[in-house]
Amino acid sequence: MTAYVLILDDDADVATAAQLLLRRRYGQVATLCDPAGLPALLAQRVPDVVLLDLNFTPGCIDGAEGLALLDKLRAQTRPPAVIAMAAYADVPLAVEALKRGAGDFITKPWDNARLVAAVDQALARRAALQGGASAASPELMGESAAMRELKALIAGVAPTEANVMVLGENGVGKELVARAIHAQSRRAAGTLLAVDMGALPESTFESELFGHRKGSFTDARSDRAGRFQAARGGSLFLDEIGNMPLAAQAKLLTALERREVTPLGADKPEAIDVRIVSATNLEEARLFDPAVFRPDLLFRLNTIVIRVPPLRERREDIPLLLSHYLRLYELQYQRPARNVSAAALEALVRHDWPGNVRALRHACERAAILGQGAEYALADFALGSAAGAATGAFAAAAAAAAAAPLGAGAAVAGGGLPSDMTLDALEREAIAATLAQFNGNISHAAKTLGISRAALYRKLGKHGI
Ligand SMILES: Nc1ncnc2c1ncn2[C@@H]1O[C@H](COP(=O)(O)OP(=O)(O)OP(=O)(O)O)[C@@H](O)[C@H]1O
Repeated sequence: MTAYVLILDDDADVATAAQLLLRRRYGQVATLCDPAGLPALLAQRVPDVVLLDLNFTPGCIDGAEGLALLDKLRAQTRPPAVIAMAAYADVPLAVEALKRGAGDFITKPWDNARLVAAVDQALARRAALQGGASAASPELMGESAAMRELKALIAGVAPTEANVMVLGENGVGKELVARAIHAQSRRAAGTLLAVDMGALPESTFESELFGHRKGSFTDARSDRAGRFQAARGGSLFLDEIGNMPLAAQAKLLTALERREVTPLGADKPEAIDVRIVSATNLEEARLFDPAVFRPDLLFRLNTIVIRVPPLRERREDIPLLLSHYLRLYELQYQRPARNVSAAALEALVRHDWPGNVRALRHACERAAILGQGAEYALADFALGSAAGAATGAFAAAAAAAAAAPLGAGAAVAGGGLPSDMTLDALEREAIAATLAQFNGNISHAAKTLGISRAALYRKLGKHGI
């Protein structure tokens, strides 16, 4: 789901922690530590959701400053959903914030699952109030016959309680399909919690999914709800299900068969009330191989199978996606709005997009930053080899640095790399190039980079890739 989230908190560490957590999920997450910058930010674009610290001045706990900011946000023509945050669990202040129009209230330090659930719910409520998807999140764009068929299938399946398995290549939009199913289901008022099953370490699998009781293992300092409990009344999106080890598959199967889970250290099971939508990019021949995936678990998960076609099988959608994502990044990077030249458009439509919509989105980001002409040219999109993608991304980083307000211009060193490129930027480029090399395949990219899948996902979140 793409959405524009703003974190308004005077503590830069807190703001960054929330940004890292939320960026991978929602795409555009800004932070603002000084409320004086709020009017300028709102003048540019009003966020979909604002996480608002109620106590700005250190030592101040009456929340007056935060409540005044809340009023300001609520006065916008299309006000954002506001989730109030306070470092002290202060019930009267929470009540006051809710009375003044905040949609929810969170105490710091927050529980990650609870924070994500609160943002999801705020977005769902806002979309419902606006009579559809939020402006920043057009959800599953495309008018090709294949996309119309897909949307009709989603509309038919969503209101049922059937478990759905979404199949498709990397970056085709499987998560968007899962979100559309949830949004159109009877559970829409509840949470959709996404869990990357491939990135869950085996050692914490049960604790993450089923929860734990305080003291059940060394680091269990308090009771913690698992994802199954956190998504109660809503849907659980089990992503990358094809990458689960067989032992974990057995545990998941038991939970689904019994419709209950037992938190680690608990003596009684808890009933589960979630609808399961799962996804994998595994080819069907591999998915049906019992050595890879348990047939009994497959049977539980794939009551309905939805196949999302790759972009090369619905080329008619490419112009629409290009124009949507170019506009989005022109806005984000404050670049002029431009059209794609006729020759470039023809080549982009002919391109096979092995990384599907995600790759197209990245290419648009690069073009929006790099494009210097009156129209976008094919070269701006830096399609082609991994090396080409890396060169393009380096150039994009250099151009972004040059365009940044404080950028003194990124000088390019003799070796072709910008001389002022930080280690952080180099890491981002290495990851982007490796992902491009493997068409977005996380497992292969992680292996080549010599890190775990979980670590790669953390780095993707950190770099906003
Ligand atoms: N039909 C679409 N309309 C608009 N954006 C889309 C569409 N399909 C995918 N995207 C965008 O492409 C990116 C990848 O989509 P998504 O994460 O849903 O793909 P995925 O199939 O789940 O990928 P992976 O298998 O790699 O996890 C996201 O930024 C998403 O917003």
